[in-house]
Amino acid sequence: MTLNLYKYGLDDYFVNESLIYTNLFIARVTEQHREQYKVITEYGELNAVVSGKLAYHADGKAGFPAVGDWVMIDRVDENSGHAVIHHILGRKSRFTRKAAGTANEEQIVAANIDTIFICMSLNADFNLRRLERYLTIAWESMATPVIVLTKSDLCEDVRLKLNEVTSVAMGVDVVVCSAENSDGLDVILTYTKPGKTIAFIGSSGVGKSTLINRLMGQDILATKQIRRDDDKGRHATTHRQLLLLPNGGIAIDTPGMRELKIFTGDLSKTFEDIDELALGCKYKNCAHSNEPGCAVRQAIKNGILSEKRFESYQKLQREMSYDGLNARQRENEKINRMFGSKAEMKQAFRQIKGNKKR
Ligand SMILES: Nc1nc2c(ncn2[C@@H]2O[C@H](COP(=O)(O)OP(=O)(O)OP(=O)(O)O)[C@@H](O)[C@H]2O)c(=O)[nH]1
Ligand SMILES: [Zn+2]
Repeated sequence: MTLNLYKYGLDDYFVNESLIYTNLFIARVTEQHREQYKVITEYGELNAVVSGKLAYHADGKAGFPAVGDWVMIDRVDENSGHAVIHHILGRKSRFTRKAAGTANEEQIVAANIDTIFICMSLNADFNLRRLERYLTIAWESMATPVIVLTKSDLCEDVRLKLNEVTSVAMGVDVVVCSAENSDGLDVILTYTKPGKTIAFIGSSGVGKSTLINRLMGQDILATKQIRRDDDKGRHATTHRQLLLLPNGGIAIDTPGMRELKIFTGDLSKTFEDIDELALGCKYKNCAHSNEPGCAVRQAIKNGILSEKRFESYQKLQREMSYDGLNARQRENEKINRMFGSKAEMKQAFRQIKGNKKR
């Protein structure tokens, strides 16, 4: 009996592209351990490695397969050794980060996701600024973000926390849940649909694997016991995994991230409120520092916009415009920030010289 890959998220978009590659088979990446992959094919799960050619031509880490990717492999027969991955099909969505320890290299956390569950615990992991960072990346991914607040059983003021979250989560659904007492699990299930992929992302120890185990109805993913007062925790998930949920739908677990640096992001959706306020500024190019008639500053003064949120916006903006550029561009960027433009810089230098002469 062959497997129905449509249950694993296959659709006409990928099938069409796969037709270019005759003599190869379509498969989806379900696991990754460094250079070793597991893929699901019509005939079951297989171990796989990437071809030398794919590795050679890969443009950085993002050129390698990630969990959730649809790929073309050379064999589906388990008995003839590792399958070889020759191509990655075009990604419909991707949650990415800046690879740790690199100047600016994209790393794919999960690919071809429909819904991204941004998981944050209601106790030790709770941090609105980090949430804004996750949202900024999620909005750029082409998947729909949903905020999942975990461990409600360990929180005494859920309503207060929920209010804080909704105040920074413009247009994003928020689900409160607990794997301990099953609160909110039914709501999470409403996002799962046959052939649709959900991915769980968030810091280590917030309960991603535990939640997926609950959705699976069995303990498939390893979770670690950690001290109740310290859910920063140790890493329990060591690799990514893609699982078929019993009632349809596909779930991807990702390893907890200690630090999430942005490779690309969309601030306009995450900070829609600030962009809207800025429309009221007197100057179109207002930097909201101390310009007269600044509507953003006024909103902060009036308590409509929190100063912390505005700082977070500026920080992410700087991170994106700096880290996303090479050194040469970065230099120009610095000049632009100081002088507005090169022409202004030259004028400024001329003025300094002139002043010295006097
Ligand atoms: N009280 C309580 N504990 C929970 C809940 N969900 C998870 N935990 C505990 O939190 C710890 C970490 O859970 P995991 O599911 O391993 O967390 P994770 O997000 O998958 O962690 P990484 O794999 O490291 O990214 C475990 O000890 C769980 O038992 C919950 O709803 N309530
Ligand atoms: Zn302004």
